[in-house]
Amino acid sequence: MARITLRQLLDHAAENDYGVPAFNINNMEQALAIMEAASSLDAPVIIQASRGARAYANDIMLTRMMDALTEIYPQIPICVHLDHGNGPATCMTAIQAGFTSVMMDGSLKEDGKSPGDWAYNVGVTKRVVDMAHLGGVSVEGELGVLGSLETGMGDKEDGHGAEGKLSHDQLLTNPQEALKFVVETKVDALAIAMGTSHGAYKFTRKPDGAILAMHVLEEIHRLLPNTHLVMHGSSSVPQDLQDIINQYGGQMKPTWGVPVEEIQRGIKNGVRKINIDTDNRMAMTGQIRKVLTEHPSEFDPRKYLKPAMEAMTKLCKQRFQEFNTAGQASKIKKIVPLAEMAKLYAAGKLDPVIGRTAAAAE
Ligand SMILES: O=C(CO)COP(=O)(O)O
Ligand SMILES: O=C[C@H](O)COP(=O)(O)O
Ligand SMILES: [Zn+2]
Ligand SMILES: [Zn+2]
Repeated sequence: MARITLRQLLDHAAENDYGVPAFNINNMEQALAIMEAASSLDAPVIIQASRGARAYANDIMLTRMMDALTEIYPQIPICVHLDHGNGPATCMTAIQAGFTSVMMDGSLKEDGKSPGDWAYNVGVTKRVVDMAHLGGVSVEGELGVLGSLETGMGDKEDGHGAEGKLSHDQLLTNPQEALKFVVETKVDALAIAMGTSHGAYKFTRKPDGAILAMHVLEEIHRLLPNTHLVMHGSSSVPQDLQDIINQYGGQMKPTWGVPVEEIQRGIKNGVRKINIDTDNRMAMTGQIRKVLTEHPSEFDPRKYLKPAMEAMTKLCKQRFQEFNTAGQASKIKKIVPLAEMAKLYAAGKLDPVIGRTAAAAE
C-alpha cells in the first residue's frame, strides 16, 4: 500500500466515526514501534515529523524510512505529515521530500513564537493550500494559539510556541472565526486551541471544562460538522509512565495530561486527528532509565532500545483501540494517488462543505 493523504484518511475516519492518532517520529525505533502497533491491530496511521525532527534526522533519512515502512507493512495506509510547518518554504520542502500532508501553522509567525494575526494566518495558510492542493497534498491549518488556560502562558515547553502571556481570546478558538477560516483557506483539517499545550506539563490538576474547553470544540463542530478537527497537545501523560521515570532516577514533577475519555468525547464531535508525542517519549524514557539503572554495566543500545520500543508499541496500541482506529486499515480499499487528489481539488470536489448535511442533522 502506498502513502495515503491526510484528506483521504480523515474522510474515511469521519465516515466511520473514528479518530486517528498522529504520532511523532525522530528515528527508526519510534517508526518501527508505531508500525508494529498499527500492523498488529490493522490500524491506519499518521506519522508526523516536526521541523526539529527533520533537522535531527535529515529529510533523506526520514523519507527513505517512510519508503521502508510502506514496503515492510504494505497492508497499512501511512500518512506522512509535517507537524507545525512555520512557513510556505518549510511546507514545500516537506512536499518535495514526499510528505503527503503538511501543517501550515499560521497561529504563530515564522519565528514560531509571536502570535500571527488573522490576516497573516489566513494569507499564509491559503498560500500553502493553493500550492499543496495543486499536487494533491493535504493541508492542516491552526486557528487559536496553544497554551494554558490556568496560567495564560503560551506553549514553549519543547522550544517552540508562543512567548509570554496570552488572553483567553487568543487561547480559545472563536467558533465563528473558525467557520470563516475554513471557508477562506479551504484547509483539509483544522487544529483548534482549547487549553491543551505541548509537553508533559499541561494541567496542574485533573482538567475540567474551565481549563480544557471541550465546549469550545463542541461549538465549532456544531458550526462546522463536516470539517475534520485536530487536537494538538493530546498526550495523556499517564501516571504509570510518570512513576516509572521517577522510580528510576527521573525528576518529573506531578502533572496531568488530556484524559483519554475527553479525546473520545472529541472524536464524537468531529476530532479526527489526535497529536501525541509526549506519551511516547515518556514510554521510551521510562524503559531506558529502568534498564540502565538495573544493569549499570550494560552498554549495548539494543538492550535498552528494544524494551523502549516495546513500551512505545504498547502505548500506541492502546490509543489505536481507544480511538477506534483498530480494524480500519483493511476497510480502506484503494489509496487515491496524489495526481487524482489534485484533479478532485481542481474540480472543486473537495471544497469545504459548510452547513449541516442531511446526515449530520440527524
Ligand atoms: O501536539 C503535538 C504535536 O504537534 C504533541 O502533543 P503532546 O506534547 O501532548 O504529545
Ligand atoms: O510540538 C510537537 C511535537 O511534540 C514535536 O516536538 P519537537 O518540535 O520537539 O520535535
Ligand atoms: Zn511542540
Ligand atoms: Zn502540536
